Amino acid sequence: MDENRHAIVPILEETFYALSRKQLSYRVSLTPVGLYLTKRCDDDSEKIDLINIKDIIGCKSMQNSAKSNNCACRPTKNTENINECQVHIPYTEDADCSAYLCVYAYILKNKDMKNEKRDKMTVTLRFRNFNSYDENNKVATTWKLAIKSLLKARYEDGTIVAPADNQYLGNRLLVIVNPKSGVGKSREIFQRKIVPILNTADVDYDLHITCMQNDARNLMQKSDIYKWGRGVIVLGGDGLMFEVINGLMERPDWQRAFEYLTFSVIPGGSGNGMAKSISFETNEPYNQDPILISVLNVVSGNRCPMDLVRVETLTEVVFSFLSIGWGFIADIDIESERLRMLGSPRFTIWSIAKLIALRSYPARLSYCKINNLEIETRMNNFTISTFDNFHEPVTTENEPLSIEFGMDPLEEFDKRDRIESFSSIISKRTAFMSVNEASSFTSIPELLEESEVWVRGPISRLPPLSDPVPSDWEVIEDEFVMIHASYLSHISEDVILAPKSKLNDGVIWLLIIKNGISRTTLLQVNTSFET
Ligand SMILES: Nc1ncnc2c1ncn2[C@@H]1O[C@H](COP(=O)(O)OP(=O)(O)OP(=O)(O)O)[C@@H](O)[C@H]1O
Repeated sequence: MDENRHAIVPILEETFYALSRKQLSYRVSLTPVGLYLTKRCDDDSEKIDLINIKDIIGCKSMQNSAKSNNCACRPTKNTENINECQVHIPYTEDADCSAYLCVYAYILKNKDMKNEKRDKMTVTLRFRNFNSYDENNKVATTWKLAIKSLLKARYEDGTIVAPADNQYLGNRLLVIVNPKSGVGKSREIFQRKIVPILNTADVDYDLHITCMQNDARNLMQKSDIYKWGRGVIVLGGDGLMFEVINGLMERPDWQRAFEYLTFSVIPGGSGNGMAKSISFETNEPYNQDPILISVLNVVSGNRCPMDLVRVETLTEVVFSFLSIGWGFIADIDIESERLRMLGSPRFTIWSIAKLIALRSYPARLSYCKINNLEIETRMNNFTISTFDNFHEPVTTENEPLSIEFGMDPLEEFDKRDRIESFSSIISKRTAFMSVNEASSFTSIPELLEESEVWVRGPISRLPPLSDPVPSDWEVIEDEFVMIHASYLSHISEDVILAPKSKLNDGVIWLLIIKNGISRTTLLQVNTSFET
């Protein structure tokens, strides 16, 4: 039981009856913390469940328009089971004037266990105090609007810096999909797993399917990005996010763009280091369902700042968010491209090949060492950010996770056909145009001329590459098997190089392996990267 429950003044409160178990009543209270379900037990005691507002992704109101033989008490897909019900009230065309409100949440199950995961939970509230649907619907709508404004407050909490010229369009999202990332299933993943969640969460989106290398980069460089107040998500790998970040850095208004936009990644690539690192830091059960966890991060509106690293070579400047590698791991990453169709196993296979033909490279490495991580860095992050999301609900023992008051309208009479054809995806206001290899996005006005491409972004505070490094830096001149600098914990889903790394700590973690390491030791190091 939640001791704080009675201290919170409910926004709305109503008593519902669980038709599946007669005489069982629930007091349902909507509070800023979430939905409290207070069950009155036979012995007059109470059991309280909390569905945290941070676990709720959306709600929909509906009407029963079914002409079915199912019982009003509990619909079944299999009509043969109808006789199991003792109070058989068949629906007729005008029998049910109730209004229904379905509240959708993803609840953390099996907390702190190996099989920790998020499960969908639907609470269906049936409003039928009045004899007319319109009257019942008014009450249901009041609940719906109240829940939605609580959800909206999560991402409109003042941390988005809206441009002064009124271009802010709040809830709109840009989704960039790389159909070639990973094993080439991104389009299918978008259709099957992401669209339903975006729809449930009422997130409007524009969709852009990349048609070639640098397509996302050009899009970010030239588009009117200020219409995507809800942010930019990439469905693909870290390479696609790299294009997004660097395309934005090429804009004259890069600073404002970075203040305005939020970014997110849904793993569709082979490595997926950024997606994994975010979930690792927020303790989300990524491995059970990486795509679900990442989409929930998007719709929940959680945000936190993330470090970018400016990388300068003799010929170019790029901005990096994951890592920069040289030698062993970089070779595996680049050379295993030819095995792309295998997905992430390509890295394992190629690492064996690289171990057999082990190489080393001469280099001079200079770096500025941090002596005290806590004192000299920003070890802040999610403890003070808006990302304290997704708590386990205070579920009472053995309670079913799906609580139903009346029937579940979504299952029975919201039988929209699953959209099989990719060309028929329609978001709230945007129609998706085509699926050929050409980009499907047509409505973005171009801001810059084709020829205007140069790197902007923040300037370096270090001496030029040709100058000596500051005197307090360490310098090593040697033969190296690899040097890898990471700024996120994971460089891929199963390679963790910097467990203590935080998204926003301003720290670069250096992993150095010098020549002379035996193949056996390197093999051990390689296998330990997973843990
Ligand atoms: N339609 C396309 N056809 C060919 N290449 C593309 C296309 N769209 C994007 N690309 C390029 O593919 C590269 C790799 O894409 P992405 O990062 O999405 O997948 P990945 O390499 O499998 O994943 P990871 O980077 O996590 O290993 C990107 O750098 C991008 O330049």
